[in-house]
Amino acid sequence: MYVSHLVLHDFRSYAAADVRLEPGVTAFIGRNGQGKTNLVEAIDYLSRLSSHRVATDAPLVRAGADQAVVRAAVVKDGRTAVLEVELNPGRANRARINKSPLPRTRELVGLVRTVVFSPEDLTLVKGDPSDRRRFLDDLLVLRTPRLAGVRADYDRVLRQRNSLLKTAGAARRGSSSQESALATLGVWDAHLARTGAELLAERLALTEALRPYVGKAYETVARGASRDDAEITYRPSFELPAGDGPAADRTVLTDALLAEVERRRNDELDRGVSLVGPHRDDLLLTLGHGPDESGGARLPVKGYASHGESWSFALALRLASYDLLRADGDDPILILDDVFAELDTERRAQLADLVAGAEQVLVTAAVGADVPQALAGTRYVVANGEVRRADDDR
Ligand SMILES: Nc1ncnc2c1ncn2[C@@H]1O[C@H](COP(=O)(O)OP(=O)(O)OP(=O)(O)O)[C@@H](O)[C@H]1O
Repeated sequence: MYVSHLVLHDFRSYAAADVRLEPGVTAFIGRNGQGKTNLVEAIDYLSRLSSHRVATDAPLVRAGADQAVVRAAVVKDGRTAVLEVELNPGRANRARINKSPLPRTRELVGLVRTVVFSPEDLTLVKGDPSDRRRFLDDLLVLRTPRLAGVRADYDRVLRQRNSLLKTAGAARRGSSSQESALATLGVWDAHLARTGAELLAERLALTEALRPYVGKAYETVARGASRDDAEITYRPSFELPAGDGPAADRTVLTDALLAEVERRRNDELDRGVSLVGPHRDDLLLTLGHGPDESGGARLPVKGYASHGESWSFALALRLASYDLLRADGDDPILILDDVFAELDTERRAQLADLVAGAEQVLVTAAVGADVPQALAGTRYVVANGEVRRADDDR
């Protein structure tokens, strides 16, 4: 798939932008702060209805404006659809396909698929478990858009349950207000177990599906590495029932989650938060260096890996996502946002070779010479809020 036309109104620094795009590689070159990332961020936003840079929509709307619009013509298998989203911070966003309003904005998710590489990716490796959970959940939703609903339901259940736990924990033991809060809590336990088990089962299956691609991708981006070096393992917040493979049975998981919630009841009341469920899980990233160097031991990447190894792992996670989506029969749009400046020449060339065959690759860079020769495609110069096609400016 590829975007053939991008139109922005009051998005980030752009009062208006209108850019025609082609399949293949397009690089946006310009000095810092000129609006290169803002362009690719708009396409990424259409794909997931969230940005890789900020958690809320408000910063995406141009300062002083109260609404932003992102519109893109997306070509897939020769057919074009025009997707549009209107961002209204503080009010409901709206989405349209070919000018027809969608009942729910969420229905737009997954119609255009992107995989974004950016300097922020290092947080996948060095950041908190929440960064890795978001990575898994974003990929889940891209592959199966219906799961956006499950994710939203789980977040809602968690918020309600946490507020009840606070109320019940603060009430006098045995008082009628505690009794009533505990009775309501039972209902939310069941919701948490059901939606939590669904999310958990999906994440377990995704981790299994992704694992071989991560090993292969790491071997390709890290000098001298082998396919078995990089591994990902899903780390749940409680012990899973024995024998649970990737296609874990939802009923068994629901029962196990419910039993664990009941077992931890007192802890939860003391702390006033939900301590069990997929919101407490992590994706463990480990590296082995072969039996010669470490006696076959595997070490977590966080806290142990070198800067170069951490970068390679982060790149491998993104490349693996791309390969998995491709194996699903889709060719997502690849966005390489400011990554080349972070990489040494050899790794730049490797990454460029790996992605050069994608149907559409969008690259941003401050310096044209940082973009490897293998990605010599169409170039745009971005300066003073204008995007203009250029001859090779290196
Ligand atoms: N909501 C907004 N309203 C107005 N301007 C904004 C808004 N959000 C970001 N900007 C401006 O957009 C510019 C950043 O654009 P962008 O991140 O696309 O830069 P870039 O060209 O990718 O730069 P770099 O090479 O440094 O990454 C900054 O000058 C910032 O002040």
